[in-house]
Amino acid sequence: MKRDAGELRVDFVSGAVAHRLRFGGGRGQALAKAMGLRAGKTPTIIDATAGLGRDSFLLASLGVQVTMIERSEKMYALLADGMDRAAQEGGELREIIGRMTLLQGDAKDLLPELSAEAILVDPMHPERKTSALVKLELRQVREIVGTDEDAVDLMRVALEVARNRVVLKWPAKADPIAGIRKCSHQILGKTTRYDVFMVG
Ligand SMILES: C[S@@+](CC[C@H](N)C(=O)[O-])C[C@H]1O[C@@H](n2cnc3c(N)ncnc32)[C@H](O)[C@@H]1O
Repeated sequence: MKRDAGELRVDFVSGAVAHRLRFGGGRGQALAKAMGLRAGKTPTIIDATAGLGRDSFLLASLGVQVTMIERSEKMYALLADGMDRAAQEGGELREIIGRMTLLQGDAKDLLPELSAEAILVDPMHPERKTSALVKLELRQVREIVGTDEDAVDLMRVALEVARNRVVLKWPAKADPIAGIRKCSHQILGKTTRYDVFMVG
Protein backbone atom coordinates (compact mmCIF):
# COMPACT_ATOMS: atom_id res chain seq x y z
CA MET A 1 0.00 0.00 0.00
CA LYS A 2 1.34 3.43 -0.95
CA ARG A 3 2.03 5.70 1.99
CA ASP A 4 1.08 9.36 2.22
CA ALA A 5 4.27 11.51 2.47
CA GLY A 6 2.89 13.28 5.55
CA GLU A 7 1.56 10.17 7.26
CA LEU A 8 2.82 9.56 10.78
CA ARG A 9 4.97 6.46 11.05
CA VAL A 10 7.24 5.05 13.72
CA ASP A 11 10.66 4.48 12.19
CA PHE A 12 13.54 3.04 14.19
CA VAL A 13 15.44 1.92 11.08
CA SER A 14 16.33 5.25 9.42
CA GLY A 15 16.06 8.94 10.25
CA ALA A 16 16.61 10.72 13.55
CA VAL A 17 16.28 7.74 15.89
CA ALA A 18 18.71 5.58 13.89
CA HIS A 19 21.14 8.50 13.69
CA ARG A 20 21.04 8.93 17.45
CA LEU A 21 21.72 5.21 17.88
CA ARG A 22 24.94 5.56 15.89
CA PHE A 23 26.14 8.95 17.06
CA GLY A 24 24.35 9.58 20.39
CA GLY A 25 26.23 10.11 23.63
CA GLY A 26 25.55 6.72 25.28
CA ARG A 27 24.93 6.80 29.01
CA GLY A 28 26.08 10.44 29.16
CA GLN A 29 22.83 11.59 27.53
CA ALA A 30 20.49 13.59 29.74
CA LEU A 31 17.67 11.00 29.61
CA ALA A 32 20.01 8.15 30.57
CA LYS A 33 21.47 10.13 33.47
CA ALA A 34 18.03 11.19 34.67
CA MET A 35 16.79 7.57 34.66
CA GLY A 36 19.76 6.47 36.80
CA LEU A 37 21.90 4.62 34.24
CA ARG A 38 25.55 4.54 35.20
CA ALA A 39 28.53 2.37 34.38
CA GLY A 40 27.60 -1.01 35.87
CA LYS A 41 24.02 0.07 36.75
CA THR A 42 21.12 -0.64 34.38
CA PRO A 43 17.77 -0.13 36.14
CA THR A 44 14.50 -1.72 35.00
CA ILE A 45 12.30 1.01 33.52
CA ILE A 46 8.65 1.58 32.73
CA ASP A 47 7.94 4.22 30.09
CA ALA A 48 4.40 5.19 31.16
CA THR A 49 3.81 7.41 28.08
CA ALA A 50 5.31 5.49 25.16
CA GLY A 51 4.19 7.77 22.26
CA LEU A 52 6.53 7.32 19.30
CA GLY A 53 8.81 5.12 21.40
CA ARG A 54 11.88 7.27 20.92
CA ASP A 55 12.84 7.48 24.58
CA SER A 56 12.20 3.77 25.14
CA PHE A 57 14.25 2.87 22.07
CA LEU A 58 17.16 4.99 23.30
CA LEU A 59 17.04 3.35 26.73
CA ALA A 60 16.76 -0.15 25.22
CA SER A 61 19.74 0.62 22.97
CA LEU A 62 21.71 1.19 26.21
CA GLY A 63 20.76 -2.28 27.48
CA VAL A 64 17.65 -1.41 29.53
CA GLN A 65 14.61 -3.75 29.69
CA VAL A 66 11.77 -1.26 29.09
CA THR A 67 8.05 -1.86 29.60
CA MET A 68 6.15 0.67 27.52
CA ILE A 69 2.54 1.75 28.07
CA GLU A 70 0.45 3.60 25.50
CA ARG A 71 -3.26 4.33 25.93
CA SER A 72 -4.13 5.60 22.44
CA GLU A 73 -5.10 2.65 20.26
CA LYS A 74 -3.84 4.44 17.19
CA MET A 75 -0.45 5.33 18.70
CA TYR A 76 -0.16 1.79 20.04
CA ALA A 77 -0.77 0.37 16.55
CA LEU A 78 1.79 2.73 14.96
CA LEU A 79 4.34 1.80 17.58
CA ALA A 80 3.73 -1.95 17.31
CA ASP A 81 4.14 -1.65 13.53
CA GLY A 82 7.42 0.30 13.88
CA MET A 83 8.76 -2.26 16.35
CA ASP A 84 7.86 -5.15 14.03
CA ARG A 85 9.61 -3.56 11.08
CA ALA A 86 12.72 -2.80 13.14
CA ALA A 87 12.85 -6.39 14.49
CA GLN A 88 12.68 -7.74 10.95
CA GLU A 89 15.97 -5.94 10.18
CA GLY A 90 17.67 -8.45 12.48
CA GLY A 91 21.05 -7.86 14.16
CA GLU A 92 21.36 -5.06 16.69
CA LEU A 93 17.90 -3.67 15.92
CA ARG A 94 16.24 -7.00 16.70
CA GLU A 95 18.18 -7.17 19.99
CA ILE A 96 17.09 -3.66 20.99
CA ILE A 97 13.43 -4.31 20.12
CA GLY A 98 13.72 -7.57 22.09
CA ARG A 99 14.27 -5.48 25.25
CA MET A 100 11.07 -3.46 24.63
CA THR A 101 7.68 -4.77 25.84
CA LEU A 102 4.67 -2.77 24.66
CA LEU A 103 1.37 -2.74 26.59
CA GLN A 104 -1.86 -1.02 25.63
CA GLY A 105 -3.89 0.73 28.30
CA ASP A 106 -3.90 3.63 30.72
CA ALA A 107 -0.73 3.70 32.79
CA LYS A 108 -2.74 4.90 35.80
CA ASP A 109 -4.48 1.49 35.77
CA LEU A 110 -1.54 -0.68 34.66
CA LEU A 111 1.28 0.74 36.80
CA PRO A 112 0.03 -0.72 40.12
CA GLU A 113 0.25 -4.22 38.57
CA LEU A 114 3.86 -3.70 37.45
CA SER A 115 7.18 -3.22 39.15
CA ALA A 116 10.18 -1.17 38.11
CA GLU A 117 13.06 0.75 39.62
CA ALA A 118 12.43 3.83 37.49
CA ILE A 119 9.37 5.24 35.72
CA LEU A 120 9.48 7.78 32.92
CA VAL A 121 6.50 10.12 32.45
CA ASP A 122 6.43 12.30 29.31
CA PRO A 123 2.91 13.65 28.88
CA MET A 124 1.82 15.81 25.97
CA HIS A 125 2.25 19.39 27.18
CA PRO A 126 -0.15 21.97 25.73
CA GLU A 127 2.53 24.53 24.77
CA ARG A 128 5.39 22.22 23.97
CA LYS A 129 7.99 23.86 21.72
CA THR A 130 10.43 21.67 19.83
CA SER A 131 12.89 21.73 16.95
CA ALA A 132 11.49 22.06 13.41
CA LEU A 133 12.27 18.42 12.63
CA VAL A 134 10.35 16.98 15.56
CA LYS A 135 7.64 19.60 15.36
CA LEU A 136 5.64 18.01 12.54
CA GLU A 137 5.69 14.61 14.26
CA LEU A 138 4.67 16.07 17.60
CA ARG A 139 1.87 18.01 15.95
CA GLN A 140 0.70 14.76 14.37
CA VAL A 141 0.86 12.95 17.72
CA ARG A 142 -1.12 15.77 19.31
CA GLU A 143 -3.76 15.47 16.58
CA ILE A 144 -4.15 11.81 17.60
CA VAL A 145 -3.92 12.00 21.40
CA GLY A 146 -4.73 15.64 22.27
CA THR A 147 -3.08 16.98 25.43
CA ASP A 148 -2.66 14.83 28.52
CA GLU A 149 -4.65 16.77 31.10
CA ASP A 150 -4.38 14.01 33.71
CA ALA A 151 -0.57 14.19 33.98
CA VAL A 152 -0.79 15.04 37.69
CA ASP A 153 -2.83 11.88 38.42
CA LEU A 154 -0.36 9.77 36.44
CA MET A 155 2.54 11.29 38.37
CA ARG A 156 0.84 10.46 41.68
CA VAL A 157 0.41 6.79 40.70
CA ALA A 158 3.99 6.61 39.37
CA LEU A 159 5.34 8.03 42.64
CA GLU A 160 3.50 5.27 44.55
CA VAL A 161 4.81 2.47 42.34
CA ALA A 162 8.46 3.28 41.47
CA ARG A 163 11.08 1.67 43.69
CA ASN A 164 13.85 4.18 43.06
CA ARG A 165 12.72 7.21 41.03
CA VAL A 166 10.16 8.86 38.76
CA VAL A 167 11.36 11.14 35.98
CA LEU A 168 9.05 13.76 34.48
CA LYS A 169 10.10 14.97 31.04
CA TRP A 170 8.77 18.48 30.64
CA PRO A 171 9.44 21.58 28.50
CA ALA A 172 12.53 23.36 29.90
CA LYS A 173 10.78 26.62 30.65
CA ALA A 174 7.36 25.32 31.72
CA ASP A 175 6.15 25.62 35.33
CA PRO A 176 6.28 22.45 37.42
CA ILE A 177 3.04 20.42 37.51
CA ALA A 178 0.89 21.79 40.35
CA GLY A 179 -0.30 19.34 42.98
CA ILE A 180 2.77 17.11 43.34
CA ARG A 181 5.77 17.43 45.61
CA LYS A 182 8.94 19.24 44.57
CA CYS A 183 11.41 17.20 42.55
CA SER A 184 14.72 16.05 44.05
CA HIS A 185 16.80 17.50 41.22
CA GLN A 186 16.58 18.58 37.59
CA ILE A 187 18.62 17.81 34.50
CA LEU A 188 18.31 20.66 32.02
CA GLY A 189 18.52 20.43 28.26
CA LYS A 190 17.99 23.19 25.70
CA THR A 191 14.27 22.61 25.18
CA THR A 192 13.53 19.79 27.62
CA ARG A 193 14.19 19.25 31.28
CA TYR A 194 14.02 16.13 33.40
CA ASP A 195 12.52 16.56 36.88
CA VAL A 196 13.84 13.65 38.95
CA PHE A 197 11.78 12.51 41.97
CA MET A 198 13.74 10.10 44.15
CA VAL A 199 11.50 7.72 46.13
CA GLY A 200 11.93 5.10 48.82
C1 LIG B 1 4.65 13.33 24.40
S1 LIG B 1 4.12 11.71 23.94
C2 LIG B 1 5.47 10.69 24.49
C3 LIG B 1 6.65 10.69 23.54
C4 LIG B 1 7.66 9.63 23.89
N1 LIG B 1 8.37 9.94 25.14
C5 LIG B 1 8.64 9.39 22.78
O1 LIG B 1 9.85 9.36 23.06
O2 LIG B 1 8.23 9.20 21.62
C6 LIG B 1 2.88 11.28 25.13
C7 LIG B 1 2.21 9.92 24.87
O3 LIG B 1 1.80 9.38 26.11
C8 LIG B 1 0.52 8.82 25.99
N2 LIG B 1 -0.11 8.89 27.33
C9 LIG B 1 -0.38 9.99 28.04
N3 LIG B 1 -0.92 9.69 29.24
C10 LIG B 1 -0.98 8.33 29.29
C11 LIG B 1 -1.44 7.39 30.26
N4 LIG B 1 -1.98 7.80 31.42
N5 LIG B 1 -1.34 6.09 29.99
C12 LIG B 1 -0.80 5.66 28.81
N6 LIG B 1 -0.37 6.49 27.83
C13 LIG B 1 -0.45 7.81 28.06
C14 LIG B 1 -0.18 9.68 24.95
O4 LIG B 1 -1.25 8.97 24.33
C15 LIG B 1 0.98 9.99 23.99
O5 LIG B 1 1.07 9.03 22.97
